[in-house]
Amino acid sequence: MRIGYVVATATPFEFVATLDPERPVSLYDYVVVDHVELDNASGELVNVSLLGQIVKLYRDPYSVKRDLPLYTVIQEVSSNILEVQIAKVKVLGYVLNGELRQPKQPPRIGSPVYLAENEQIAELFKVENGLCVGKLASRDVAVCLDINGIRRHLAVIAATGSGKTWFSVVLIEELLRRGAKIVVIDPHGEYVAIKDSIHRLGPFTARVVKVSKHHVGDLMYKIGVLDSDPEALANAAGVPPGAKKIRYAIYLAWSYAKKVRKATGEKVGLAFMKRVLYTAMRGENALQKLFQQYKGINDGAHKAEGDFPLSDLKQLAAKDRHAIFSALTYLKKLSRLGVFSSRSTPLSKLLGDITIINLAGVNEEVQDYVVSHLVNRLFQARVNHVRGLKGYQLPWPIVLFVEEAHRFAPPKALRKTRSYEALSRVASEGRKFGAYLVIISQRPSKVDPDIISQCQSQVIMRIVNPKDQEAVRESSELLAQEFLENLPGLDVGEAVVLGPIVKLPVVIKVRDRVLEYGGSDIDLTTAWKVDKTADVAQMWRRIFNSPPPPSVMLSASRMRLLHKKREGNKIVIKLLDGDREVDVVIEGGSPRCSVCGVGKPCSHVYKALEEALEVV
Ligand SMILES: Nc1ncnc2c1ncn2[C@@H]1O[C@H](COP(=O)(O)OP(=O)(O)OP(=O)(O)O)[C@@H](O)[C@H]1O
Repeated sequence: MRIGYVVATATPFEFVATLDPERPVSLYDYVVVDHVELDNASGELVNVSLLGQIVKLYRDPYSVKRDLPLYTVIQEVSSNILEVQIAKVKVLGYVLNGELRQPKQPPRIGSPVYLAENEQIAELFKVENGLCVGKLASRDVAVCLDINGIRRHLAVIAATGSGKTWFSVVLIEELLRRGAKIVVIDPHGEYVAIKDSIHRLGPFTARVVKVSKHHVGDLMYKIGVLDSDPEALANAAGVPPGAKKIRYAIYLAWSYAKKVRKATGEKVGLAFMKRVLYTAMRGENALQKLFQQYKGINDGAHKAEGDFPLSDLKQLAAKDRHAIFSALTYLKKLSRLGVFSSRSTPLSKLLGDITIINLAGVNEEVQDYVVSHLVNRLFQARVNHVRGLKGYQLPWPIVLFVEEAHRFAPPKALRKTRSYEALSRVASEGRKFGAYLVIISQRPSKVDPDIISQCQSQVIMRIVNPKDQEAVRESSELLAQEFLENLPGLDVGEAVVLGPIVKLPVVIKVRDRVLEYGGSDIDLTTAWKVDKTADVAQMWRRIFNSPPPPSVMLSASRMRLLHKKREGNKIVIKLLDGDREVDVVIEGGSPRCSVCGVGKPCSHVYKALEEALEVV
């Protein structure tokens, strides 16, 4: 369909078109222009369709340039006013023999401009085995990303609430379907709900690893205290940087524990370090007794490196029991966290198809510590595999999603973190060893520019903060000014995608997701609905003689009612559990579930009881 004409061209890469003012078109929509190019292979002129994208769109009153007419004048002539609709079009290229080529000639002035057919656009974005994350924002044409583009890392950037996590979950779904192995660094436990919904996607294993005893997880992440350095331990415990004596006491206890482990092979950890400090508190004699127990080590140490740490500990105990007492308090705090142990959790135990590291419940220092420890181990395991080195080998490439990346990789000048070092190593060398980053942040200006610019592909959603826009502009050479200007105008769930994961920069609408995540917007009508839990629990008890298990209630909360009705003394309820329809019939106080059977205490029955309350 013809919508306008080319009226000005400056280069082969863009032109200005005047469009039919009666016909509304959308920003980012695709157009074609008939064009003639020289085919270098055959040396002949060929007729091609030049594809372009509308990147700027505005309307003007005809021939009234800067001196805009007064309101009253416009009011009089408004129905007769001549209006022009102008579009700036970025030329994307033309497809010849299945290849996208760039024109060497600008299109001719006066050439008709047509709206591109969906098939022409689909041809442009065709990717074999792509990651189908959405559609074009302007058309019903699927957009799939090139899986190999992930090898150059990816940044997902957007203002809060614009759909970053939603997009990341969709990307996780697509990657899992292609067999990828994924680790998610999750500071708020938002991705934990993926585990309960993973069955909707297929037979994948999801593991949730927690760092706080009080939070959700299948197992705890443990760090061997003696595998890390004492300064870092003190930081994780929250010892102030200037508290030199306390840090020294921790250092002495750590050094002694390390010697004992080396010499005896005993599993010593935080408990042993605490024992050393307790003993020091009790005085020199007590310390002497402890040292006697490990006499061999002391002798060896004496010969090799003076009587450290024996005499140093003794001296500290004599002069500054207060520092030892404080060090002990900090170590107790560390043991309460439960993260530190005599041995680090083996990677083989941690990893599933997707592993979610739930960092909720611990302070930023501990989060930083855990992330750097884990990322370094994952990276080393890939290096071991690729180089055939000793140590644990990770046989498959991994994709590491880092939510709230500004916490872990802030600009060096702003704040120093341990995880920065680990992440920047993956950013610069991960490509060679099959460790790829997906950096997610709402504050790109607060993420180290070196790390962001290593992410050659970017998914940029709505951004309003000018500083963040500037950071995005600096980190992306590919982001055209027009896209940058339009970022605040993107709707929730829309994104500009650029870099090696797409053939051309494109604006997409992210598709619906299958997996659940926490932290999405709360539906207030549901949240503030009258709570029926107590009534349902009572009915459940009456039927099954026990209270409803929390896991059943949780699964039920994710189901949707399709339909419910009363038929005589029966209540018939149809539910949607993921993509499966389930019928539950409640008759004479006894439930029958089409999936789980008769009288089974399943989550479908729980949901049906909830719904039945309103039918009764
Ligand atoms: N593609 C989409 N389709 C439909 N709704 C969406 C889409 N993306 C986001 N939303 C809506 O926007 C809300 C916020 O999205 P999301 O949780 O991904 O935000 P976010 O950018 O991760 O925010 P935060 O930085 O606060 O974590 C979602 O709860 C959902 O209602």
